[in-house]
Amino acid sequence: MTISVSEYQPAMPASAGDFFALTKPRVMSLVVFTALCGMLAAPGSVDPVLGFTAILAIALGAGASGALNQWYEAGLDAKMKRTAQRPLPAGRMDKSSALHFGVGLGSFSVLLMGLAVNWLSAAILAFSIFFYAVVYTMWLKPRTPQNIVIGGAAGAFPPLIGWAAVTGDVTLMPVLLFALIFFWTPPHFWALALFINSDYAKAGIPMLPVVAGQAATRRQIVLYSLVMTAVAIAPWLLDLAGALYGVAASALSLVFVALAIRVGTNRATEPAAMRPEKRLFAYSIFYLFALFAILVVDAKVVP
Ligand code: HEM
Ligand SMILES: CC(C)=CCC/C(C)=C/CC/C(C)=C/COP(=O)(O)OP(=O)(O)O
Repeated sequence: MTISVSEYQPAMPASAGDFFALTKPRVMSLVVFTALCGMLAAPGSVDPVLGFTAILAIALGAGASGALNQWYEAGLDAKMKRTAQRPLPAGRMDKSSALHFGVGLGSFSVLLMGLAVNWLSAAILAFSIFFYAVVYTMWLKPRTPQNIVIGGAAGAFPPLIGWAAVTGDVTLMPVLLFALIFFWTPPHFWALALFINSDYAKAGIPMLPVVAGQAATRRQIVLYSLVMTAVAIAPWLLDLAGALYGVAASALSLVFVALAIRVGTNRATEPAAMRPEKRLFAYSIFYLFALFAILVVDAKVVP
């Protein structure tokens, strides 16, 4: 007899480490970093207590959305090698604990943001959690290969939330930071999806390489990288950021496009021969860390 994830009751209560793993800490570290940079790049000085509270609320909210994602996808995660060892599919936690943790933490994060910071940033935080947990995870991901293009918007909100937390409004610059992550997400994810294609195919998830094929995915990666580059240098061209940012954004994006073109021209079908794809995925993470760090240096350190 097989027992489904929803019926399974672990013998031992889940550990603190399992709850931490439920928040997808490695991915969310970059999410929180972009929020922090969005906040620090905003005009004016940041009150340390307010700034810390806002970042804490974003980190808790992002973690909650990761927990809700894993609660909903427990059965799916059990089918993929990359995710099978997560607390729910591995049987170290029951589904209801994950759901309570996600809903509790998410509600707390939004209330904290609203009561201690402002309700505009609280509303955008609540919308981001909803967008990742419901719109992306429950609705788009199992239905369309455009899932990460539209759903990726959830991960693009954090710098905008950071900006709104300290200024109380949203101007063109945070919208450009949103757009930068929005166009960055497809190359980030599809590079990875190319070399773990079989996992998604096995789980029945319609990711682009599974549905449209590898050649179409490679073309899309190049296309989105070019649009991302235009958005990355836009703050400089529009005089919203200085020359240090402009030069760094151009150089970092040039390398991104070069790596994307190598992916675009690669004809490998076996994961072992997909070195350009692995390099682009790794570089995409470095790119976003570096670009956002330089944005802050340019805004706050350069005279
Ligand atoms: C819909 C949008 C996105 C999808 C589908 C996606 C998908 C993935 C997947 C499948 C991984 C593999 C590793 C893992 O499971 O931990 C990964 C890694 C990663 N992603 Fe994304 N991602 C998205 C958006 C983002 C965003 C917005 C950020 C940050 C701003 C981000 C940052 C990272 C980082 C830092 C890693 C490396 C984690 C590690 O070292 O384990 N991702 N992403
Ligand atoms: C402030 C706030 C709420 C931020 C949310 C940030 C956000 C949307 C991050 C998404 C990144 C992520 C873990 C994607 C994984 O996709 P997946 O869930 O398809 O990957 P999986 O197969 O590893 O579960």
